[in-house]
Amino acid sequence: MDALTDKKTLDAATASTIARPSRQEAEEAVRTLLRWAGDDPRREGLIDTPKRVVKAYEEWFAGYSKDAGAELGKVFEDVQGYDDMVMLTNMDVESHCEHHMAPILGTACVAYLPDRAVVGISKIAKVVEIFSKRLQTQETMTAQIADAIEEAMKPRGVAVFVDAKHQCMTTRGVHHPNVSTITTTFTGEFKANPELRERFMRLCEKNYR
Ligand SMILES: Nc1nc2c(ncn2[C@@H]2O[C@H](COP(=O)(O)OP(=O)(O)OP(=O)(O)O)[C@@H](O)[C@H]2O)c(=O)[nH]1
Ligand SMILES: [Zn+2]
Repeated sequence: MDALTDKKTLDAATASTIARPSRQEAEEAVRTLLRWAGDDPRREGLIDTPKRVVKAYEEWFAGYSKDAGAELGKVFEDVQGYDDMVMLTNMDVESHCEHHMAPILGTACVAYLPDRAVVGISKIAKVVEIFSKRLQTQETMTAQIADAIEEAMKPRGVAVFVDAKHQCMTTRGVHHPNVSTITTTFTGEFKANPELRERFMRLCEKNYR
């Protein structure tokens, strides 16, 4: 079982067997962490913090309740035979690492080579968002984005590039404030054709940030 399949199996198992705590329980957990940080959750400035944190979690982890395949379900075939690369550069990635729950902030570029049909371009950005708004490793997120497009659209190839900073590395631990992590996944023609891959990388590097 490869890492991606393993992760998917775990996600499915998690969803069906682990009961979600109540909002009140989640807020209580935040109060515990506030005490662990050394503060007093009863003081005025922190009274509403558990509520705010739980609300923020709903935003940061909204990807668990969304289905990337469903977003990619609607395709357009009337594209006058257009068959070259469709590429979105400079998409923001806002995720959290699964090891420390610290922010991962960066940029993603995604391209695919359509096989007859194309998808609404906003749907590609939504797929990036769905997988980034979860607890992630950068490698898993990159592979999941490619896999979702591959499975839903059966294109001739998919390319995904992510360049991100992990705050677990920049603000704690090894404290390397400038280090970026780059991950890529290539499938189909992108994997087989180095020229195509280089074209993708060139356009990606030229356009991002
Ligand atoms: N491969 C990979 N590693 C990650 C990612 N995000 C964070 N990590 C790393 O996960 C590792 C967790 O290491 P551990 O030794 O279990 O935890 P730790 O003691 O907090 O490690 P340090 O971060 O080195 O202080 C660290 O090396 C992190 O840099 C990611 O997206 N991909
Ligand atoms: Zn981390």
